[in-house]
Amino acid sequence: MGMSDHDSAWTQAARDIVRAGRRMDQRGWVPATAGNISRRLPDGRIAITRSGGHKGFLDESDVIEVTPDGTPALTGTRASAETLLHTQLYAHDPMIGAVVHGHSVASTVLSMMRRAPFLRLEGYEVLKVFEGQTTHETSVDVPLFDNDQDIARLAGVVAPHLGNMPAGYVIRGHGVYVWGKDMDTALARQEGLEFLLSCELAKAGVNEGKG
Ligand SMILES: CSC[C@@H](O)[C@@H](O)C(=O)COP(=O)(O)O
Ligand SMILES: [Zn+2]
Repeated sequence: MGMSDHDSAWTQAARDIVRAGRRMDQRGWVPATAGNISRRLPDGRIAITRSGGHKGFLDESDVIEVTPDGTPALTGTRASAETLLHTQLYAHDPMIGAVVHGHSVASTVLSMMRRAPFLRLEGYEVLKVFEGQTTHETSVDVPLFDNDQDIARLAGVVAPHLGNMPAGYVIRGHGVYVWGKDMDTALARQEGLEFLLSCELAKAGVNEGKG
């Protein structure tokens, strides 16, 4: 018997996740066991990294299935501790096919320096990587949510902003969440956001230097 559509869709999703983990590790965005990565399959199943592994050294067995409400499909498997932050995005928007989460230095430090609920990104050419942005003469507000070990409670804080976060969001002192219709889109948007956070951090350093 040849490989069924079911299996080949799963294999493709798992490969996307392994590849994304390597890329995020190369960029220094997933230190130790930080970060988590998921894909939604065309049939609605969700593939996500198991909890606690190093995301730069994943293989396909580190990718497990969860149902749309975030419950592992197989007992005995432990999905990412932050699974609910992925499933709430999939539930909100049927076009979302991939979600990535990393802990970069820029997102961690910058979010701890800013007390405002949003970080305004303005005047950057790279803003065009985000949906609906066609010119640099625009501004994008990235929500900064306080970190919370209670992920269900954090998901509740994120919920009112769903549909209004073109560049993703940042959890203070923790990291970023970014998504897209497929893995390449999610990774490109993550790269755009991380670049802009690094720019903002560099600007903050320059201002500090001025005394
Ligand atoms: C280095 S601890 C990081 C975790 O607490 C969490 O924030 C994280 O991103 C990874 O958790 P995981 O359960 O592996 O998906
Ligand atoms: Zn995290």
